[in-house]
Amino acid sequence: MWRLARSAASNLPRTRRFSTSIPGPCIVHKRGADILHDPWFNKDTGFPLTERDRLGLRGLLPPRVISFEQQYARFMESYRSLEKNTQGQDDSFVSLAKWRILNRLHDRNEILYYRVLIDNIEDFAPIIYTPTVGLVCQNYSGLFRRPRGMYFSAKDKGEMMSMIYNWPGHQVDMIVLTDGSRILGLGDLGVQGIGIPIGKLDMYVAAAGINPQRILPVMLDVGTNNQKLLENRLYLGLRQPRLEGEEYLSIVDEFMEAIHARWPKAIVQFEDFQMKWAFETLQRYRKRFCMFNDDIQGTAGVALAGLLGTVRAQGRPLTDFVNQKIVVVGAGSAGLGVFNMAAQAVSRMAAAETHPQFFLLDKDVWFYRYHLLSNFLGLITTERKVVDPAAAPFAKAPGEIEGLGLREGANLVEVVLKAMRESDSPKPAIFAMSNPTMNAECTAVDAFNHAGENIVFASGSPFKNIDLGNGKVGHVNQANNMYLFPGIGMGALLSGARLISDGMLQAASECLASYITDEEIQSGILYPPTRSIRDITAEVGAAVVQAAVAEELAEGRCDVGPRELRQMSKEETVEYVKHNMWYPVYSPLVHEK
Ligand SMILES: NC(=O)c1ccc[n+]([C@@H]2O[C@H](COP(=O)([O-])OP(=O)(O)OC[C@H]3O[C@@H](n4cnc5c(N)ncnc54)[C@H](O)[C@@H]3O)[C@@H](O)[C@H]2O)c1
Ligand SMILES: O=C(O)C[C@H](O)C(=O)O
Ligand SMILES: [Mg+2]
Repeated sequence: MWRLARSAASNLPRTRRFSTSIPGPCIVHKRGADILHDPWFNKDTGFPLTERDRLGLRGLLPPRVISFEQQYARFMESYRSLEKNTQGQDDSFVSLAKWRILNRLHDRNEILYYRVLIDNIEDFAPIIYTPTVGLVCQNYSGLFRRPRGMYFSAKDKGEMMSMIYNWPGHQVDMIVLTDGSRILGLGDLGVQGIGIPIGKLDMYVAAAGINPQRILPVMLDVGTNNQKLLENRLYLGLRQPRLEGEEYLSIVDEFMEAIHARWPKAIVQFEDFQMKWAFETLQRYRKRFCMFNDDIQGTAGVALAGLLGTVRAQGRPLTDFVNQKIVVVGAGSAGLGVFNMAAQAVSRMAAAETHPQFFLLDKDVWFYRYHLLSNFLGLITTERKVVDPAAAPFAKAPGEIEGLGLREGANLVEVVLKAMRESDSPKPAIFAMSNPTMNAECTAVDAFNHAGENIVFASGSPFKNIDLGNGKVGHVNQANNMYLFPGIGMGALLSGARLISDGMLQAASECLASYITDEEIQSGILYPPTRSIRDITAEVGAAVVQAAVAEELAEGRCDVGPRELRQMSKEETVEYVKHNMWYPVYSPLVHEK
């Protein structure tokens, strides 16, 4: 069996990371300057002389051939000198300058771009992904130089089935889709939200080794309710209010059908949709297509892994999770996703009558689907007149909270203090998960200063570790869904799953939770460092494959069918995932008409 799986893997594009053998050839249907202008094939000054002859490139480049390693070093030198020369300048200015230099490389030479990204993921993830990607989206219309990905707008209704064939790539494995309505914590950014699918897919390439020729970032432009953008003469999206109701859904339906018609096995990740559509589309499509909502499901898995890590950090058995009091601030996609997954974990661990001790707060509550009816502050109880159905299961009955001295609308400080009154927790946890940095609920320094040295702390955007004095370090974890979505997508892809089930998502979360050693947990570490993101993604991907197999959802991929997948041990599955990770190396180009 294993031989079968290995040979199947070797039929796929070259993926081995540390392979020392010569990379296989890559067929190119272009010649001359067209190759230099195609970032996928372009090697800049790296084309060997024989290749220059074969491809009609002689004379189109300076004569000296520069090796890949030299090109790499040259790029890193420019990047480091940019860092040096901008020291002390405004953070946003510096971050955008760094994003620009990386983006220019992305537009010119993809192999070199992805190699520097993979090798320097700790430095570059905050630039191409959160938090800088938020700034990029805010300024996108001004920053726009070249298109990337596809744009489907409300004006394309009825055309999508043919438009999808305008995409030049023959095969697409991974699609990240947004409608730009809730970009990080920055609100409705309309068409400018395209930066998010681009950043997420860069993380797919870096972490999961998805082949960048097979990714597709998509913006569904149904208008924007952001008045500033509508009035901005540079704004590149539709200048109209957002479509609502059935009109909106018909656009998303048409897009999903078009995708499915051309690439039936592509995985679709919904990203940064406002809550009403995040839940509605998830329910609508999750049984029909292989899709998931990252903000609801990916986030929940990462948060649950962190919460389970916290229980371990407290020196308690995992089953003590059912006794933990959890307060979520913000009854949105992320917060409700976390509670739903945490509630599932409680019901797996505890007796049927155990009631999770969850407290949900929000500053305002939407009437299901359309209108904001009124402003509420604080704790949500069953006394509240208007509660979104997705939040309703977590509304506290007055009887449950009387003993704690709480009431409808109690504010965060009251809830936290009262919930902690009877607690003997040696290590309370604070997860400030909102993005980007300026939207974080609190900074790491504030958390350690106000809540004490013993806390476990995590944030959605990266913060530096805190010097607590006396040689002690307050560890800052990055609780970001980047630790799961690449593995969920990769696992779904390699298993050829028909859909993405709760069981597959649970397996992903448990895998992440168990990745950290007891020693790390004791020093406040809940998540692996970003630099090991490929390793953790291979583990998560394998866990997802195995869960899909166990639930008989796996249909296999290429010549590795469900039978072969079923026969693989856990280690073999991890190895199989690793074998399928694309790794950037220059391949010899062979011209074919
Ligand atoms: N770290 C991660 O991996 C991760 C994942 C998903 C979302 N997020 C971040 O979490 C935040 C929320 O995402 P979401 O998808 O739930 O958004 P959402 O718009 O669906 O929900 C946000 C909710 O928070 C409420 N809210 C806002 N400010 C509040 C306040 N001061 N007090 C109480 N409630 C408040 C809003 O009324 C809304 O109901 C965003 O900043 C997003 O970027 C982080
Ligand atoms: O994009 C991120 O960094 C995480 C998350 O998906 C978010 O919406 O904030
Ligand atoms: Mg998101």
